Amino acid sequence: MTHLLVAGKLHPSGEALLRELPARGVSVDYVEEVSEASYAPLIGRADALVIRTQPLSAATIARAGQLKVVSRHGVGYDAVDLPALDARGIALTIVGDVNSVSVAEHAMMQLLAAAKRVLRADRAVRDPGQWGWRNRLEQQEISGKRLLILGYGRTGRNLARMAAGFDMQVRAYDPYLQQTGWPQGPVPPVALAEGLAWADCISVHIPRGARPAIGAAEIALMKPGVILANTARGGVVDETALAEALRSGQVGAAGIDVFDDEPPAPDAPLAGCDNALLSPHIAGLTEECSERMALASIRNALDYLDGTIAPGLIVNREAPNV
Ligand SMILES: O=C(O)[C@H](O)COP(=O)(O)O
Repeated sequence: MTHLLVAGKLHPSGEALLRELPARGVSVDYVEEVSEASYAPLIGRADALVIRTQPLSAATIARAGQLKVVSRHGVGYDAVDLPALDARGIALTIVGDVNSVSVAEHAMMQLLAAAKRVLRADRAVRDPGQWGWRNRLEQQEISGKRLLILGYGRTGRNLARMAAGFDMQVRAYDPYLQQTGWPQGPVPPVALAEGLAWADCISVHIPRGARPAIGAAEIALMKPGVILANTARGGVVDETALAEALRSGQVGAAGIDVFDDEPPAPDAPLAGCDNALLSPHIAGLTEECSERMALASIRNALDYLDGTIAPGLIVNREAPNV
């Protein structure tokens, strides 16, 4: 019998699918808590692992005697020790294009909320004596404003489509596409430094790298008062530099859904910035997207074992058993 380990709570439709699996010859361990400690003791008997945002470290991989595939419930995999998986020939899959609309909607919301100073406006009603803030909010229209999209993949393109509905002027920076061929359409490519200096609003859609793509030097190139949105990954934007820029006004307002450490410590740099709208890595966790991610991640694990998975969903194609 094939054994599937699911690490992290899934949408009820995913849980219903798990209940059907034993009849199909697949036994299941299901751990709802999102932590490495909760699933690591069970990994020894798993052929396949479905995992949410918690780490998968080399130490845990070393305990996985018969693991053949790790299926990410999502598209980012910076918390997974990919070299350790590669060394063991274990495949890593991602869900593909099931979350780009939800994430782009969240980014659009962050841009609007920042421009409209929604956080401050809410407090102006709730806190006694603050009503007068309605004349001091410094809110802006986003119509006609310039939006720079960093990373022009599926999410970035969905955001461009949504921003066009607000008559925003949109440019994008994507070093990979700028080398391999820019997609046809109304959004022109722009060099990073030029785009940073041009934009009124910036939204980030690139994976986490070894160092922050947006640090103090990049923030210094931006227009004073710029709006910044990050739904991509913590570590893409340097949190300390961003917090400083939010305090000085170099960044006017921000929407941040992802953090260096999740959950961030109570004294993390952005916690004290009341011009930043913070959310707990929820851009992809709409009802619709949660359902799609749960079903896709289970399906990918089983399709990989059956040899029927689409190659585009496998991250480490050079793994020997892929
Ligand atoms: O909670 C989750 O599992 C995440 O939302 C997955 O999405 P991501 O890895 O694409 O951010």
